[in-house]
Amino acid sequence: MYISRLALDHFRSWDQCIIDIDPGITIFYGSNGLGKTNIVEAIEFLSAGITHRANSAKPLIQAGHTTSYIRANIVENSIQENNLTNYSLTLSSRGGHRIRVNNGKSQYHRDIIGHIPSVTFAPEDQQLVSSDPSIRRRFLDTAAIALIPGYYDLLQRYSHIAKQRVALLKNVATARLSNSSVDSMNDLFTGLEIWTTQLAQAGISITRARLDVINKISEPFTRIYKHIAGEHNDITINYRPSYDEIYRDKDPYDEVIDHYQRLFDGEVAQGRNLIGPHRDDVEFLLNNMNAKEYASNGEIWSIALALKMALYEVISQESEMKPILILDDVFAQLDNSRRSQIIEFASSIDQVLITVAAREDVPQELLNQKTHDSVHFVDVQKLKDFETVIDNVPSLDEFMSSSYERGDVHE
Ligand SMILES: Nc1ncnc2c1ncn2[C@@H]1O[C@H](COP(=O)(O)OP(=O)(O)OP(=O)(O)O)[C@@H](O)[C@H]1O
Repeated sequence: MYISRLALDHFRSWDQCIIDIDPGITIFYGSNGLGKTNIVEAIEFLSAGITHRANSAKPLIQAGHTTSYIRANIVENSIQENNLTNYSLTLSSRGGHRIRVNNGKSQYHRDIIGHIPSVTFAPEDQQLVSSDPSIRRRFLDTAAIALIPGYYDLLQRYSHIAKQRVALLKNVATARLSNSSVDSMNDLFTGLEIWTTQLAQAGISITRARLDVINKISEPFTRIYKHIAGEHNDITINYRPSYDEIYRDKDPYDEVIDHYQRLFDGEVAQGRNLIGPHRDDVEFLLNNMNAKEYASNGEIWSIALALKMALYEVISQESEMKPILILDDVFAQLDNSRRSQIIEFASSIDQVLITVAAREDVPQELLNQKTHDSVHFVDVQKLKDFETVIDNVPSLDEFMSSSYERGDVHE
């Protein structure tokens, strides 16, 4: 699968960006802050509804605008002819992003999430092992969005319920301080009971989906890690859910509700949901030691690479499509051996999109490899220069059919 054309309007730093992309390897190069990551991030968002830098569309919409557009032509099978699909996504600062596929009826973005799989390697991956659990939860969510139908929607629902419940917990705290009447306290408790029920139900579904993801990834992850770091290295990935009731044999719902009841006073005092998938974590045991505390910098990178490669493998198997691989500014951070591993990995993929600050940063090994017919370079400064001469946003028909000549940005 590959993306053959991408058009952005008011996306991050881009007023407008239109670019044709070939299958194989495409390298976007240009100085810092030019908007290279923004281009690949648009593809990531179209694919998953979240990116490695943003959990929502808000920061993606160009400052000063309320709407942003991502349009893409996707070739699902490069062997079949006429299998171009056009996706036209409208991001709104108010949420509820809408998408049209082949100019069809408007649907929610969440309805097509998973149709255009992608996997991203980014400098932030270095933090996967050692940093805050939120980074590991983001990995779990990205993986679950790609692998579990309906997960994106579930996540949005959980986040909405969690916010409503927090608001009620705060209301209870205020009511207690002001000695509110028994009736109004009872009303608050009834409301809270409803939100707690919903939070537990959505939370258990998320926990189960994440457990499923870990089970799918575990074997390829261990195997790929050994390939990268050597057979003598034993690694396991363990899910550490906030609802550990999930590991008992019976339905965890009643026990989760009991758990909320035990925590109730603490939740009111702190104005927070103290348990739920927003508190989950993932642990890596490297030769039986917690990698977070013991792994070296190189080992941390190997874990991150193995994790993403394992995810790539599982998505490819389950979707029967090869996801687009995005390598965002990673070469400078990797040592020679890990750089070679990633280049070897990229060699079998339909489309690889790479960002680098300078052409010289591209490893010679990548340019020499013979698996892809050619390596294409895109000068992002030239794309930026053309931005100022585009005065008409193309219609969808034009976008689908014509060939936009934006000058010599490809080499
Ligand atoms: N919503 C937004 N509206 C306008 N500009 C934005 C928005 N979000 C990010 N930017 C701008 O985009 C630029 C960063 O773009 P990007 O991260 O793509 O750069 P890059 O070319 O990948 O740079 P580097 O090589 O440093 O990683 C910054 O100048 C930032 O201010």
